[in-house]
Parts: sequence; structure tokens; C-alpha cells
Amino acid sequence: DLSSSRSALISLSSAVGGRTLLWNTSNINPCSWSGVMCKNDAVVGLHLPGFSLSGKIPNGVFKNLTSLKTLSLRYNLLSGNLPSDLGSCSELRNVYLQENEFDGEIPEFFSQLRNLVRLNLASNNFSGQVPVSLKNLTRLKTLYLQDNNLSGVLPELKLELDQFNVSNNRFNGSIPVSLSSMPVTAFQGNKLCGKPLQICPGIAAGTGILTGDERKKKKGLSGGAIAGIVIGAVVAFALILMIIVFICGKKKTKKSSAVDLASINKQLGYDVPEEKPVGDTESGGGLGGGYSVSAAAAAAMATNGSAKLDEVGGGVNKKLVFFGHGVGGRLFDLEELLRASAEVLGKGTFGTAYKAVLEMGTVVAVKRLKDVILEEKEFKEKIEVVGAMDHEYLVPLRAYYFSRDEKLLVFDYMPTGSLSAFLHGNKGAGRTPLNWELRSSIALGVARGITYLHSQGPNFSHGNIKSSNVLLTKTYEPRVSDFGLAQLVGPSSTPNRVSGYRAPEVIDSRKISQKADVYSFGVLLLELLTGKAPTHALLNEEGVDLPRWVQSVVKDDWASEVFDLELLRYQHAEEEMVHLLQLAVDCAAQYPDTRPSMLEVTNQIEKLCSTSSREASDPNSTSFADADEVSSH
Ligand SMILES: Nc1ncnc2c1ncn2[C@@H]1O[C@H](COP(=O)(O)OP(=O)(O)OP(=O)(O)O)[C@@H](O)[C@H]1O
Repeated sequence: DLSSSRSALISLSSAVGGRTLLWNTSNINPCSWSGVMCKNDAVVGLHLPGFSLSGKIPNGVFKNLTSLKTLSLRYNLLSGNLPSDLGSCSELRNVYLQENEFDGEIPEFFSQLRNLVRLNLASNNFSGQVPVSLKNLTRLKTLYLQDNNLSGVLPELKLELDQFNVSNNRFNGSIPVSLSSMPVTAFQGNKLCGKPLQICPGIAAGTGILTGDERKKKKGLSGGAIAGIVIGAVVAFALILMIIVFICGKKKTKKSSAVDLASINKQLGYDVPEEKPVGDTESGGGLGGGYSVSAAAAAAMATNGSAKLDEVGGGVNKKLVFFGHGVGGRLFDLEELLRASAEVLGKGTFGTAYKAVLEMGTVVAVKRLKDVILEEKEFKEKIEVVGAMDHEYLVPLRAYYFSRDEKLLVFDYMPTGSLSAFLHGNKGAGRTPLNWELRSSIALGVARGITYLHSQGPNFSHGNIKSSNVLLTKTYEPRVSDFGLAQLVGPSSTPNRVSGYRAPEVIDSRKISQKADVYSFGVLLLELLTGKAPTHALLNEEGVDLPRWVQSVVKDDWASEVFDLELLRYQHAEEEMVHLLQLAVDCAAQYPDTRPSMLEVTNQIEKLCSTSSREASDPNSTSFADADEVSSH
């Protein structure tokens, strides 16, 4: 009953401390305490991830919490053995104990928790063997044991697991057949062999698989082993050869990208002297990346006047066509653009993007389009529509250039890079963490930008919404880029790789409906909340996309289990996070008709952001403890 659960939680709190010390224990109803979830007057969930808990969990806590369905104590500093009375929580479905310092063996009692679906014991100090009795857990879908000190042979559990990982332990022997379809990464960092890793030495074809123990008994090298070693040596040699070839190949491609802008000059009719790879010369513009146009090429261009330009494209006077007032109020000509020192920013679906630093320090991003199949007139019409878009949260297209051989687009340069790089790039020291306020304001800005595009008419859509197309200003304000480009290029350039953002109904990526944009935006929101890239290798190996992964976790668990680790410390905002998560899931609905419109989405995010800023500025809710109580309902 609730009162015994209450005293159990109080004894837990006094043993492990952390943020459970903020529990208002004078309140006789523990269901209002942060992280405690109740249903029908029973505690069914205990969610204390990243709560700064430390020390040992005393015995006797869990025998008074037998209705628990979910136990999440991940990312704490809990140590010692798991208390044996945890085995009495027979309703448990989800157990998240990863990233602690628990030690001892994996208790046998887990095998009595017949409802277990997810068991995550990763990144602890567990040792000993994996109990064979886990095979009784017929509902188990997730078994994560990586980064422990477990040893021995992996037992044949014969479970239908979706997620499995035992990497970085001390297991040996052969991998059981029922686990052979798991990815290689699930087993790395052990002394294991057999599918999906290399075949175990000493197995003659058809003789079946030996366990580690059996193999130890076999002395000497069998014919198979010798053959294995020989084949291994040959393969290793071939690999080294391939790596050498690959590295040489890479060097070459670097060289060619180094003079990309110079080669544009050539095509435009300039006399470009023999190119020198910039990596070898001094990069004149002083750009760290060093992909500058060689100084000699620039000099040659400077002496060649715009007369030469007239010859390109059949005598039509080709120049940069500007929209509005140029970049930072400055207009420049093609020559100046081509003279600029340039640095490759990256290759995208529609071509390569460069950063170009012009005279007087003006910086622009230039996109060199490939595979444009449109005639000039049609291209002009379409690009003028893009150029006419004018909104705070869009990256403005400043100018374009069209000739038979070259199509260039000039945008404002965004110094902080893309949201994608920020979310998934370097997470090390020196990086500004993306806190909840930043993430929600980025979500709002992007939503406003897309809503603006959609408001131009029913046929207006972005067509390629993803986190690498959300660029950030110095103050981390978002700017949506790349809108309308999918319509300019031929089918070969349309993003056909499984991107994770594309709505299921989309067949032709040049024709993306507004509702398909909404889907992509939903995936982008999920990415912001979970910190997981929709193209995340782990997700893909499991054949699950981000929306389905989130839905499965939310359905049989608590929504907050999906949030990015970095967001865990903003628990005062959990209610808003859960709201945004729900909105994201709605956007990424399977059927277009059930998705909200971008305008509705923007309105909802606006509401959500205004509540959180109101709370933050409300003097009555400044105390962390109070804020916490509010969010736990
Ligand atoms: N205006 C800009 N300012 C700063 N960086 C930019 C700008 N435009 C693009 N980039 C960066 O250049 C790189 C390549 O961009 P690009 O848009 O060509 O490809 P993408 O976004 O990866 O894919 P796609 O072509 O499908 O949109 C990206 O990393 C992007 O962050």
C-alpha cells in the first residue's frame, strides 16, 4: 500500500541522497514526489535518471514497491550489489540501471521477473557469467550488458531480442546461433568468435560449433586453423594494400577540391595557370582548411576583365543576379566572388557548398549546383521565387549565377554551422551545451520559418527539412536553408539515400507536400529531444526509424526515458519537453491527413515556450524544489 511504499522511498532517499533529498516528505502522498509515478494508488514507476544518487540501495526498499513496472536509476553513482528484494517486483517491465557503479554478479532473480521487456545493465562493474536462467524471460526484447567485467561463455538464450549488446566485457568462446544476426558492434571488445564475427578457429565445416571450454581442451593446430591463419594473413595484406590505395585516392580528391573555384574560372574562360594544390602552397586567404584558389589563378583572373565573361554562355552578358541589397548591403561581381579564397564546407545532395571570403571581409556561402536540368528561363523563374522569400528564420538567398556550365547560389554565411553538427558533432569540452531553452527556441524558429514558406500558397513547401539544413547564428538562432532547391535539380540529385526524415508517402522527392514537410519537421523535433540522429547507425541496424523508436519507448514506458542526456538536468521543464515530444510524434504520424499543419505546430510551440519563460521569470517558482514538484504530476 501507499504508506509502506512511502516509507520505502524515504529509506531509499536517506541512503542514496541526490535530488531525492528535495522530495517533500512531509507530504503523505509520495505520488507527488519528483520521479515517482503512481496508478490506482500504487507506485508503478520510479524514474530517477541523473538524480546524483550515490551509495548502496538498502535491502527492503523494493519489497514495498512490488507494483513497479519501470525502474530507471540510470546515470547515477549507485554502487554495491543489486538488492535481492528487487526480485519481488514481479510486475517490472523496464529496468534501466546503466551508467552506475553496481558490482557483483548479475543476480539470478532477474529470471523471476517474467514481464521484463527491457533490461539495461550497461556501463557498470558487473562481473561473473550471464545467468543461463535469463532464457526464462520470454518477453525480453532489450538486453544491454556492454561495458562491464562479465566473463565466460555467452549462453544460448534463444530469446527474440531486438536490442542486444555485450561489447567491452571479457567474454570468450563462440557466439550462440540465436545471436548471430546481431550487429558486429554488439560483440566487440571481447574474445568472441563466430558469426557475425570471424569464424572460430578449429572448426571444420559441418562439425558444429565448439564452445570456448571445448576449444581449450583441444591442443595443437588443426588443418583448419592453419588454413585460417594463412587466409587471415592474405586478407590482412590485402586490407593494408586497400588502405594505402584509399589514402592515396583521398589525397587526390582533396587536391581537386582545393581548386574547385579555380576550375570554375577555367570553365568561364579565364586563363588559369597550372593549378597548384593549395595544401602545398601557402593558403593565401589564411583559411584553416586551406582550400583556397591559388594566388596565381586569382591574379590571372584579376587581369582578365569582364570582357571575357561575355564570351561565356553564347555571348550573353552573364553576371551575378542579386536579390535586394546584396550581402550586408554590398553588391559585388562574379570576378570578385571567384577571386575570393574559398573553403569547402561540405558536399550535399545538390552540389558542393563553399565558404568564400571576399575583399573587404564580406563572407558568403556559395553553393555550386550539380545536375540542373532546367533551361535558363525556368531556372530563373524558380530561383526568383526562392530569392523573394524574406523571413527572419530563413537563410536569405542573395544572388545567383546561371550559365550553361555553372550554376551558383550565394547565401549569407552562417558562422556557427548546422544544428546537425551541433547536436551530433564534438560533445567534448569547450562546446556550448544545447540547453532546453536553446532547443525549444530553435524548434520555434524553425517552425516559424517553415510556416512562412507554407503561407505563400498551397504549393509551397521546403522539401528537404533536416538538421543539416538548419544553420545557426552566433547567438544560436536558427535559420532554415536549402528551401526550393529540390525543384531545380534533376532526379539523380534528389535525396534518395534513406535519410530518416522523409515521410513514408513520398515517392518523388521533388514533389514534397506541406504535410510531408510536417513529417520531416516532426523527425527534426525528435532529434532535438532525443539527441539521436535519425540516421543513427544503431537505430538503422535494428531497422527502426526514429519516430517508431520513440513511440515504442513511450508506449511501454515513461516518455522522459527518450530524452537526450543533456536535457536530464532541466527537469523543471519536463512537462514542456513531454508536450513537445507528443507534438513531434503527432507530426511524424504515418498518414498525412492526421498530421497537424505547420501553423498549428507553430502555435503550439509558441504556447509551450511562453509557459516555460513565464515560469522561469515567476519569482515564486525559482526554487528548484518547487519547480520540480510542479513538473512531476
Ligand atoms: N549558408 C551557410 N553557411 C554556413 N554553412 C553552410 C551554409 N550552407 C551550407 N552550409 C554547410 O555546408 C555543408 C553542406 O551543405 P549542403 O546544404 O550543400 O548539404 P547538406 O545540407 O548536407 O545536404 P542537402 O544538400 O541535402 O541539403 C553543410 O554542413 C552545411 O552545414
